[in-house]
Amino acid sequence: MRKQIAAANWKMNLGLEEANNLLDSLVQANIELSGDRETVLAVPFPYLLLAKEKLKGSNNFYVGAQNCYTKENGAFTGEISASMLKSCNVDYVIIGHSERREYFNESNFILFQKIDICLKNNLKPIFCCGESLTVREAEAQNQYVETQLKESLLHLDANEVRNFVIAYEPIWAIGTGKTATADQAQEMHAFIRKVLSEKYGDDVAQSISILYGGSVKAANAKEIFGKPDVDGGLVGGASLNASEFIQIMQSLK
Ligand SMILES: O=C[C@H](O)COP(=O)(O)O
Repeated sequence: MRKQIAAANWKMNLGLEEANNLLDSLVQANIELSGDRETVLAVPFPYLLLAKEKLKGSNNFYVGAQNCYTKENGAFTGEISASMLKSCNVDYVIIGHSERREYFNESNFILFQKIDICLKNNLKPIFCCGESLTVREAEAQNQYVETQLKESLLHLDANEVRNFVIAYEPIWAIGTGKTATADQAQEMHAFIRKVLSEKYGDDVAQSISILYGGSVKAANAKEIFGKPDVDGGLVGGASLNASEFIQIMQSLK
C-alpha cells in the first residue's frame, strides 16, 4: 500500500514557546503510527532544528520546510536553499502552496526549478496544486490542475517521481471552513492519478501518495481520508491544536 500521510502545515504561526509546547504535546501523546502511515510537520524555518530534535525517536514522524529557493547558494538575501535544509536533515519540503503562488508570484516554471533542486538534494517535495473558485465554477478544474502538473512535474522520470507527494488543495477550501466534499476530493485525486498513469504507467501512479488539503479537521478527516485515492491530508489551521491534529493522524486509513 502507498503511504498514508498526515501532514501539518503550520504556515506563519506560533512563537517559539508555543511551537515548543505543541511539539511536546505531539511527542508525549506517543501515537504509534504503523507501517505505511506517517506524520510530517512542516514548521517555520526557525523551528526546523527544534522539531528534528524533539521528534528524534518518534517513529514515522518527519519534519518538513514550507518552501525553498531555486538556487543552490549565493547572494540571495533572505532565502533558504534546499542544500541548507538537507544539512539540517529536513525530510520534506512543501512546494507550490497556493499562498506562495498567490502572494509571492510563484509560477509553474519557478516550481519546476524548485522541484528539481529538492530532488537533487534528496528532499521529498510535497507538490501542491489546486484551482480557484472561478476555475471550479467554470468547470475547468481538471484542465487547470493538469497544466500545473505538466508544467512543474511531468518532466521528471519515473524514478524521480516516486520521491514526491502531491497535495490537492482547492483554493476555495483553504482556511475558509468550506471543505470539498469527500466525493469532490476523490474525483480530483482519481483524475490526478490518471494523469500520472498516462505518463508513468499504473504501477508508478499507484505508488504516489496524493493528499487532500482545505479545511480538514478532526470531524471530517475520516470521511475524506476514507476515499480510495485520498492518501491523507495537508492540514493548516487544525494542525495548530495538538488534540485536533492527533485525531486527524488517527483518521488515516
Ligand atoms: O496547507 C494547508 C492548506 O492550505 C489547508 O489549510 P487549512 O487546513 O487551514 O484550510
